[in-house]
Amino acid sequence: MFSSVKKLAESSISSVVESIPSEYVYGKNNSNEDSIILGDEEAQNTTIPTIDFSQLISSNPVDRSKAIQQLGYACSHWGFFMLINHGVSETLREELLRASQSFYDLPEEDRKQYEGGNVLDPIRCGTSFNLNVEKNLLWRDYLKRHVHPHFHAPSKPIDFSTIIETYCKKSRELIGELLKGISISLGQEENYIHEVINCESGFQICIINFYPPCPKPELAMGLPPHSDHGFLTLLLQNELEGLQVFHNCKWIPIHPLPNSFLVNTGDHLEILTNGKYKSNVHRAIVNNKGTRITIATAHGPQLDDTFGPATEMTSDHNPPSYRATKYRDYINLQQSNELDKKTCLDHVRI
Ligand SMILES: O=C(O)CCC(=O)C(=O)O
Ligand SMILES: [Fe+2]
Repeated sequence: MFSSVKKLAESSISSVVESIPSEYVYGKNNSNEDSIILGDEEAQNTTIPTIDFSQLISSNPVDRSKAIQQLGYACSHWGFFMLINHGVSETLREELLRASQSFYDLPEEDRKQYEGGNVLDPIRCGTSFNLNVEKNLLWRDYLKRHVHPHFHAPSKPIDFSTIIETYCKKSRELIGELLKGISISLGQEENYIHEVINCESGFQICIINFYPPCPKPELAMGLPPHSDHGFLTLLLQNELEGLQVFHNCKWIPIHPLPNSFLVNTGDHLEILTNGKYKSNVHRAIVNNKGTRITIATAHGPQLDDTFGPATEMTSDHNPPSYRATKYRDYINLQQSNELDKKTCLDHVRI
C-alpha cells in the first residue's frame, strides 16, 4: 500500500492505466439524498452567505448590526459562509500555500517521523483519515498540528513554522471577532462566548489537506461527509475547487471568491447553543486537473474542558440536548472512527 496518495498519483499506476486501485473507490454511504448535487447553473443561482469582515468590525453601528444579522442568518440556516475583506494579505496566503506544498515535497524520511502515532499527537501526518478503521481509502494526504495554546510545527521546510504561526494567529483574531458577532446574534453581549469558552486559551488545530490530481475523480473521495469538532473552522484553499456543503438536502459546490475564506460551524457551536446553530456537514471531492491544497484551522474549547450547552442557551422548555463531554475525549472519538456525517455528535445527543 502507498504511504501517501501523492506518491500513488505520481506513480505509473495512475498515470498510465488511468484508473485507481479498488480500495480508493468510494461507493458506500452514498444514500440517495446524498447524491443530489446542484448543477453549475443552479449552484450559481444559490446565494452562499457572504460576510464582509470589515463591516463586522465597523465603528458604524448600522453596518455592524447588518453584518451581525447576516452572520446569525448564516449560522442558523447554513452553518457556512464566505468571509471577505478579512485583512489577511494575499502575500501571506500565497506563502502559506507555497510552504504547504514544500512540506509535501520533502523527502519521505523527513516526514516519516510524524506518521502513525496517536490521534492527538501534536504533529501528525498521513494519508486518508484513519487507516486503522477505514474500509475505503480517501484520495487525501494530511498534516495536522496543534497550534494553540502550544505551538507545534515540523522543523522542515525552513520558514514553514514562522509562516504557519503568523497565519494561525491571524486566524484566531478573525475567529475571535466572529465569535463576538455570533454572541450578539444570540442575544448576548459581545464577549459572551469568549467568556463561556475561555477563548484565549482555547485549542486550535491546523490541518493541511493535500488532494493530488486523480485520474478518476468521480470514483474517489477526498473527505467524506462530516462535521468538524470545534466551534468554527476557517478554510483557505488554492485555486482548485472541491468543497461541497450539504444544504436543504442537496450538495452545493462552493466557488469561493478570490482571496476569501470559507467558514463553517462545528459540533461544539451546536453543543454550546443547544442546537440553535447546528454544525455544517461538508465534504471534499477531488479533480483530475491539479493538486488541491486546503488549510483548515479549527477552533475549539480547551482540550481538558468538559463542555455542554451553555446555561443561557437552555431553559425549562428547552432542556440540554447534549451531554457535557471533555473536548479531548470528543476529538478522540471522532478521530478514532471512520469520518461519517454527524455520528460523533450523535454519541453525546441526549
Ligand atoms: O478540503 C476541504 O475542502 C475541506 C476540508 C475539511 O473539511 C476539513 O479539513 O475538515
Ligand atoms: Fe471539515
